Amino acid sequence: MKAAASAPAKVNLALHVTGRRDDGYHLLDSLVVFADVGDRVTVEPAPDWGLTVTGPRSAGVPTGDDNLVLRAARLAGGAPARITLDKHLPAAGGIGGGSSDAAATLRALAALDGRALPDVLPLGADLPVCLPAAPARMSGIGEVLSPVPPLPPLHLVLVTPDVAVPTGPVFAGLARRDNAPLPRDFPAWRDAAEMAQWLAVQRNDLEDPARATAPAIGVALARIAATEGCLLARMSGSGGTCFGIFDSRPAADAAAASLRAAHGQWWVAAAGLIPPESAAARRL
Ligand SMILES: C[C@](O)(CO)[C@H](O)COP(=O)(O)OP(=O)(O)OC[C@H]1O[C@@H](n2ccc(N)nc2=O)[C@H](O)[C@@H]1O
Ligand SMILES: Nc1ncnc2c1ncn2[C@@H]1O[C@H](COP(=O)(O)OP(=O)(O)OP(=O)(O)O)[C@@H](O)[C@H]1O
Repeated sequence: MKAAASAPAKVNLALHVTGRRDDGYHLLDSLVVFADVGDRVTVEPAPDWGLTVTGPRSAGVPTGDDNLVLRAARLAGGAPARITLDKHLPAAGGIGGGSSDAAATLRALAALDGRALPDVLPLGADLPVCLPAAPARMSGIGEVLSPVPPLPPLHLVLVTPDVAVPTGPVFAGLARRDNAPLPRDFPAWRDAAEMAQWLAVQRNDLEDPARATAPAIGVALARIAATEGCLLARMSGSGGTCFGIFDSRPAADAAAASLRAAHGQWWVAAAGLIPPESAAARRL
């Protein structure tokens, strides 16, 4: 018997850094959504834990105990399993690859034999939001999740320029750590254009330090913004993945095709959002 779960790309539509705790971790206020592109995790019972990494983005991804998939599985406990991770998302890209994989592993193991999903695991600030993989307002250092109004249909183009951007140094490069939070109440956005307008006055506070370490991010943002129909271009997480918002799938597909043609070395994907209520969609 096998069970599988998808590990969708996490996208920080806005990410405000509002403070820093005594232990050095930063306080965040972020609007997080999940795109319908991602990795896939399959589990099957086995005498010992094991991991195989496959797929177009498997190069360089750890295959041993330092992979978050194995760390999450061991910490969750229960009978061992053979895990296959099919990697489609670029690692160290700001779209939560490792955290989303870890969360998908826990969902797949729960589907396999009914073991409980752990509430807290010391595996990174992005893991809590990746467990439900539903749109959320994320605060604290990532552990406080609150619901957001229903989202309008959004079409994204995700672009990772050919750079790996480690998260710690980007936080360390912040010029200010006491920035304003997101507005207290979120409106009920009626369509993609209205949402893009609202997001345009929010920020990703990590963009400046990320651009300083990886200038390709600035190039990607400019190229995305220049595509036809792009309503807004921003960076996700600590980068380097950037995204454009479009109001139709054909517009997103056309922008993705033109970016791919001009920048063969970039990872480019057109995507929608996964339906928030659809746990089943995450197992497809
Ligand atoms: C930037 C985000 O992607 C936004 O969703 C996440 O906050 C990062 O989450 P993550 O990749 O799971 O990050 P972690 O593995 O927990 O932390 C990596 C490093 O980033 C810094 N870090 C991370 C999260 C946070 N709230 N404050 C921080 O200062 C710390 O230096 C930490 O050592
Ligand atoms: N399953 C995994 N997939 C990708 N990288 C992993 C995985 N497990 C561990 N890693 C390690 O974690 C590092 C960060 O990868 P990850 O994709 O989680 O970063 P990220 O997308 O920047 O995360 P975030 O959006 O949470 O900041 C990689 O350089 C890699 O060595």
